[in-house]
This record gives sequence, C-alpha cells and structure tokens, in this order.
Amino acid sequence: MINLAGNKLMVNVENLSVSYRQQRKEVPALRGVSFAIPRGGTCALIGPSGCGKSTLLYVLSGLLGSFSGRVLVDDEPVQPLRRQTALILQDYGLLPWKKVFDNVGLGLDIRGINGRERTARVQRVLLEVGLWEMRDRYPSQLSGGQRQRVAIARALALEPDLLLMDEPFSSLDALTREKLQKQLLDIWQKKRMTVVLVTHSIEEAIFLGQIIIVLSEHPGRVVDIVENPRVGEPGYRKTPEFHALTTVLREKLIP
Ligand SMILES: Nc1ncnc2c1ncn2[C@@H]1O[C@H](COP(=O)(O)OP(=O)(O)OP(=O)(O)O)[C@@H](O)[C@H]1O
Repeated sequence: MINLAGNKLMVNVENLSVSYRQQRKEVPALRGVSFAIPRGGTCALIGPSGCGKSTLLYVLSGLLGSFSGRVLVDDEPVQPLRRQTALILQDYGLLPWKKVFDNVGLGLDIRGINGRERTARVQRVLLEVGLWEMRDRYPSQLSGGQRQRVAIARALALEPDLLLMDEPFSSLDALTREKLQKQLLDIWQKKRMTVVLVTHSIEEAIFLGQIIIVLSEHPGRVVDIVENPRVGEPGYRKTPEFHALTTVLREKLIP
C-alpha cells in the first residue's frame, strides 16, 4: 500500500478495537483506532496512563492476536514472531545470569541464527551502541542506561525493519535519557527502520516521532495525529517550532 506522499506503508491500522476479558466482563482497551506509518518513518504513541498504548504495541508486535479491525505490517496481516519485527519491553527483559554478549545474542538464538553469523552480528551491534567493552559483564554490573543499550543492541541484532519500543527511556535520569534519545535517532538515521515508540513524555514524542499519535483516556481513541517532519534535524530540540509543538501537545493531552 502507498500513502499520499508516495511512500510505502510499513504499518496500517484500520478501525482497531481491543478488549480484555476480566472476570467474565469485557473491558475495552482501544476503540476504533486508525493510523498509518510509512516505511522508514518514526511514530510516537502518547496518551494518559492506561489508555492502551502498550496494548497497541503488543498488537503491532503480533503478541496480542485477539482484536477487531485490520492491522497490516508491510502489507501483510500482522502475525506473531515476524522475523524483522523487534520489540523492546519496559523492563528490558535482560536475563541476569547471562553476560551482555549472550543477552544481545538471545533474539538470534530464538530465531536459530548461530555460529559465526551470531558472533559477528552481536559484535557489530555492541560496537554500534558503544558497549563492546562491557561484553563480559552481567546486567547487574551495568547502569540503567547501559542496560537499556543492551536491550537496544539485542533488538538491532535482529536487523529489524520494524522496531517497537515501550517507554524505553522512562526509568533513566534526564541526561542519560537525552543521550540515548540522540543515539536512537543516530541509529535510525543510519538504518532507516520504522520505529514505533510508546512514551509519556511530550518532549520525547516531539524529538523522536515524525508522526505523533495522541490517544484519549481509556479506552484509547485517536484524539489527533500530529505530523512532525523536522525530526532528526540538527538542533531541533532548541528551535521555537519544537517549543510551540510542546504547547500544542500539552493542550491536547491536558485540555
Ligand atoms: N491483561 C489484562 N487484563 C485486563 N485488563 C488489562 C490487561 N492489560 C491491560 N489492561 C487494561 O487495559 C487498559 C490499557 O492498558 P495498557 O497497558 O495498554 O495502557 P498504557 O496506556 O500502556 O498504560 P501506561 O501508560 O500506564 O503504561 C488499561 O485500562 C489496563 O488496566
């Protein structure tokens, strides 16, 4: 499928609704959500706590298969364990008993990529995120920012064309957070995979999301889809446009 700007769509969600079953009652989590992300674009999902952001990410990853509506990833109906989709969860999902090197190789192990190919890919991504020196450490011997980078490296080792991230930087201090946001942007500019990121932070959404999807209170509906084409431009964070957009989003989220 092609969007209006002539780009192929990576994600196309039409009229998506999701409910959870809780004590024999249907609890709606998302209602009638529609949006599209072009291939190689970035998208930030933002909205109040409990509005269904993580649920939406689980649907895109294929982990949550019971929904109504249509969800296409690279023109195919979404399915579990798509090889080129990588998902980074909130707690990073690192195994404490495995060293950094093997934590990064975990996704490759699951997909049966081993031997020299595995070693080469793990080495390459550890160098990319600046963690090669830490390869023999255990997760407990790393800082929060380093652990997050291990999780990113693990995702990159899969050479994904769709990277899904659930609040990847929320537990980090402000400085580390900005550093890693910048690093993610650098990686995206190099590889141009499609990125979908859940965040609570308005600034993060504007810094990283070419498309910002604003969801309503639970059950989540799309309040607005904001286009933010200057993502990745040097110095964007310091521009008046960036600050103006901060105000616009704040008003949409806290009317
Ligand atoms: N397994 C489940 N069973 C029942 N209800 C659930 C389940 N998982 C989530 N929910 C409910 O669905 C709604 C959406 O949850 P979700 O975690 O997707 O929201 P969120 O926007 O990511 O929240 P937060 O910003 O607080 O992380 C919430 O009201 C939540 O309580």
